[in-house]
Amino acid sequence: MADTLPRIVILATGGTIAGAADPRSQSGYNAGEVSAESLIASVPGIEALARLSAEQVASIGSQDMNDAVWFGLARRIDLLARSPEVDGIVVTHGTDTLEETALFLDLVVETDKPVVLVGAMRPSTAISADGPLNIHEAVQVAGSPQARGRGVLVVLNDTIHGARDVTKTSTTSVQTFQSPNCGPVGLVNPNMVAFHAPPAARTVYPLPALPPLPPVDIVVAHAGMGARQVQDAVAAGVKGIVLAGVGDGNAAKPAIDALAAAAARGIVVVRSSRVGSGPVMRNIEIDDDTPGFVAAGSYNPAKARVLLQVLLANGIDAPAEVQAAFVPAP
Ligand SMILES: NC(=O)C[C@H](N)C(=O)O
Repeated sequence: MADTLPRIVILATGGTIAGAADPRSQSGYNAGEVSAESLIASVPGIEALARLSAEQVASIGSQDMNDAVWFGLARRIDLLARSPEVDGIVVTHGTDTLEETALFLDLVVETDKPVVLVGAMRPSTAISADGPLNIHEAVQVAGSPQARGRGVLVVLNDTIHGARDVTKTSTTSVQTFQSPNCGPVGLVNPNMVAFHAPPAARTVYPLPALPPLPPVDIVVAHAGMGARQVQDAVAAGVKGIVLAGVGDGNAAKPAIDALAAAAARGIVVVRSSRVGSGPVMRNIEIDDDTPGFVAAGSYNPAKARVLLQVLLANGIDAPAEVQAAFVPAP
């Protein structure tokens, strides 16, 4: 029996899923304190699902996730995925930036083998910790032949999401991960894995030789916005600016004028939205053609930043080319 089980490697990075608190208290905890081995040991019955091995890649809250850890993870996953001894990979991760790591890995790791990111909203010592079930379900998905060829997936709370669409929507709820523009790609519970969406088309870019990725700032629009945030980003030497715009990727005239001036200097400007769902398309409320802006499509600001960084790192900086990567021609 054990010989027929999928061989899954768990790469642990920290986060609340590995958080621990004083057992007498249910509030306040330290992220990333529990080792990968202890995480696995906390999941009853997991040995019946897969042959598991674990590696501790980092022990950080995902608010501290950074390019160095991303590059290390991408290289390790690439190597593991090439091994005939490995059928799937699970990455345990904090939830705060999980969607960014998922997209980064989806953009740079070329493999048909399942790569599944998983987190938890409650630390391992909480009443009704959600980590053990989420790990169980992530291992089920990583070991499922149906999960092959789907890029990087995210599993939490019985749902399977695609890396490009998933986002954290609640600060505290266990059902925080949603794909607001298309819904989850599948469902999982301890007895089944089921996908209802076809695999998404994806483009994989070469992983640059070394971190860091090119600097890209996110500028958040609001009522009464001026030009200062954009001017500060330009003065800091960014190569790209993502506007987390109001509504359909909009902003007050002084900010739009400053973004046009930035674009004229060769800084790539991508318009996304702070709204949380719905696409931002070209030339609706804003004239994108004249200043050479890029519309983010359905990439939220945090994800638009990651995609733009990966494009810039690969020398893709002409607005038309960047636009085609954000919203591929139908
Ligand atoms: N639920 C969590 O994992 C939150 C934590 N701050 C993290 O992202 O690491």
